[in-house]
Amino acid sequence: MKNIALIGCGAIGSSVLELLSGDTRLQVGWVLVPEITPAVRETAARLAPQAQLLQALPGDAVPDLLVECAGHAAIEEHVLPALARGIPAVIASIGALSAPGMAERVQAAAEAGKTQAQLLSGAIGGIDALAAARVGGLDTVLYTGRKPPKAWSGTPAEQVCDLDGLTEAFCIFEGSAREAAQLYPKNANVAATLSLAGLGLDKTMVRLFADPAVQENVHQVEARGAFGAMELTMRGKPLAANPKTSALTVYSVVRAVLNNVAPLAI
Ligand SMILES: NC(=O)C1=CN([C@@H]2O[C@H](COP(=O)(O)OP(=O)(O)OC[C@H]3O[C@@H](n4cnc5c(N)ncnc54)[C@H](O)[C@@H]3O)[C@@H](O)[C@H]2O)C=CC1
Ligand SMILES: O=C([O-])CC(=O)C(=O)O
Repeated sequence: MKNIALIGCGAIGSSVLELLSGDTRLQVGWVLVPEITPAVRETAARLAPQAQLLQALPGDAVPDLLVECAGHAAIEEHVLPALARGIPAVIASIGALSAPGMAERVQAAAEAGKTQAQLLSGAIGGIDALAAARVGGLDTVLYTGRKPPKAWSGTPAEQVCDLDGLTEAFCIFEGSAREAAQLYPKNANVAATLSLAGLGLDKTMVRLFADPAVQENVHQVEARGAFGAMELTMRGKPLAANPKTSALTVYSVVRAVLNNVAPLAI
């Protein structure tokens, strides 16, 4: 039985616990959160009663897999030390790798621990195709992210428009994936994921829209290169517990965990 450490128990983490509970091939042995709130206690008691609720992984704990679904800060705080200790990790907060030197630090920690960090596809599809296309050479990758105005609350979008008063789509950001991921850490992980799979953080162009006409989180990718061309549109249903996050992100985390315990992985 594989023993999992889950970092973060918010909209994604609690849904992941729900979907994994009852699977006899694994157990969640640790749930790591900055504050052990009554809500976290209740969720863990219901869905992972065996789990220890802690702020950090104890030095003598050796999970088979660390699952990050917490936010950018968790990479520095939990993922780097675990990788360096040889614990493999799957990462949802991929935008964290847009900080100067962070992608290299994740790689170095995994090398030091002789293990691997896996970047999840999260809310976007087509990462397999883009990463394969990169081998032949990519010319352009453009990502357009479109979410309802409320998904942009508490972000720098509030400084460039009146989110509540929008009557049509408003472009809140245009620039590189690196800038997008830094400015919108809870909304532009997809931009970072696409760029790490494809043309890199500085050459992948990003446009972000607050759009009162959409109910879903809409992700569009246009890529061209030696392989030909790719056009992709995802219309992700947002999670009720967090409108910034698409439900597919949860399923992507669960897929990665199950691939770790399945005799046939896909
Ligand atoms: N790759 C992708 O497509 C996507 C990635 N994400 C990433 O997943 C993260 C979590 O998303 P949600 O669950 O919707 O957010 P949420 O705000 O509902 O939950 C975050 C959870 O992580 C905990 N947390 C925060 N900082 C932490 C830290 N330093 N160490 C440990 N735990 C910490 C919080 O206490 C909370 O339990 C986002 O911040 C984003 O970085 C989110 C959506 C899509
Ligand atoms: O869940 C989504 O639709 C995408 C998202 O928040 C991100 O890219 O950070």
